[in-house]
Amino acid sequence: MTKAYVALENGQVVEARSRAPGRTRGELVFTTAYTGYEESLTDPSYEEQILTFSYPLIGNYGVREERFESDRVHPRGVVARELTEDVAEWLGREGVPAVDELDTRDLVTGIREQGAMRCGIAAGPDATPEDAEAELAACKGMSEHTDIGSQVSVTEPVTYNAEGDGPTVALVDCGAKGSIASSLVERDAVVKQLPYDATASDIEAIDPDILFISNGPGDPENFEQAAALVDAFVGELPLAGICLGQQVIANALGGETEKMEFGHRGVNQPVLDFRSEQVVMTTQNHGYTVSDPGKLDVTQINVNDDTPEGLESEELNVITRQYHPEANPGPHDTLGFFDDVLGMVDSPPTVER
Ligand SMILES: NC(=O)CC[C@H](N)C(=O)O
Repeated sequence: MTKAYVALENGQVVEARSRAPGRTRGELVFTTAYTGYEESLTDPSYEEQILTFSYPLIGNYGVREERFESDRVHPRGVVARELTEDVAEWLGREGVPAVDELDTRDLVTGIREQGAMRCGIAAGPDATPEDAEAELAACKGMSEHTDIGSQVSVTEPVTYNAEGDGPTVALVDCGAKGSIASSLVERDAVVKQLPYDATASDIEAIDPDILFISNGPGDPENFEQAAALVDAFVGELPLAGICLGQQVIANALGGETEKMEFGHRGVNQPVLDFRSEQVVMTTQNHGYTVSDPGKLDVTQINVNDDTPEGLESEELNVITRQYHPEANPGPHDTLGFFDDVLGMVDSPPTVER
């Protein structure tokens, strides 16, 4: 067995088996999702993180590109109780270090008690605990990745469904999952995906009907360019956002965000909608949350910890979600969000409780 070592910010160094060799570092987080590993591993919001799967066996239905959410693996490293050969080979080809045969229950309990922590990994024939510790020592906190948008965004505008009959959506790509554009295209929208640092004149040049801020990695406060777009267009264009998009929009409209203890990552996070009084199951992947919604109304909350899951404003024509309505992975309960977003072109959302 080829050894691997995982060094944690709390001083622990855990021995494991190397399944894809290399040295790596990042913020150690966990997901409770039991399916959807291809979608999660290609979700750009995991950039600069090390993803631990709490479900014990990962990879039992292979690896298929049609399920990818982007063109590469984004976590810097992968940890599981057991990875199948398929997944281990894929991560090896992608150059993403992966380890298994360690007690992931213990790791996850540690993260739940002590919070998401910085971590260093060394895997492969020559790996030593000191190598893992050296990686840990060089690991930055998430908020210190101040230009993380440049690592995950398109660099040139891309148009999907140019001939569509629906509204034109300017999708600001802060690290967008592919399913966001495809969910809009399925509803016949024209989607113009723009770099994370697009300017107000870039938006004016495409004359969109809706401004949409995508999901993305890291601290929302580091996405100043997207916040400036919200500031420039609020009241002029309907605004929509998913995950980091919700956080950026709230920050720009007088609100605040803060880092959570260990975040929400999984495919069964319960969300209560105040209007329907119903609870839906949602897919989530975030480590920050909106602590003050500013000018927006909270229309949905997480049943586990009451954090805001949906923000809206009838007056400003804004609708955002903290979870991932596009699913992939996870339940399809909330796909109607995309109908609501496109409907904003004709009338603002109704937010009274
Ligand atoms: N999926 C996302 O967009 C994540 C948003 C942000 N990076 C967070 O961790 O909270």
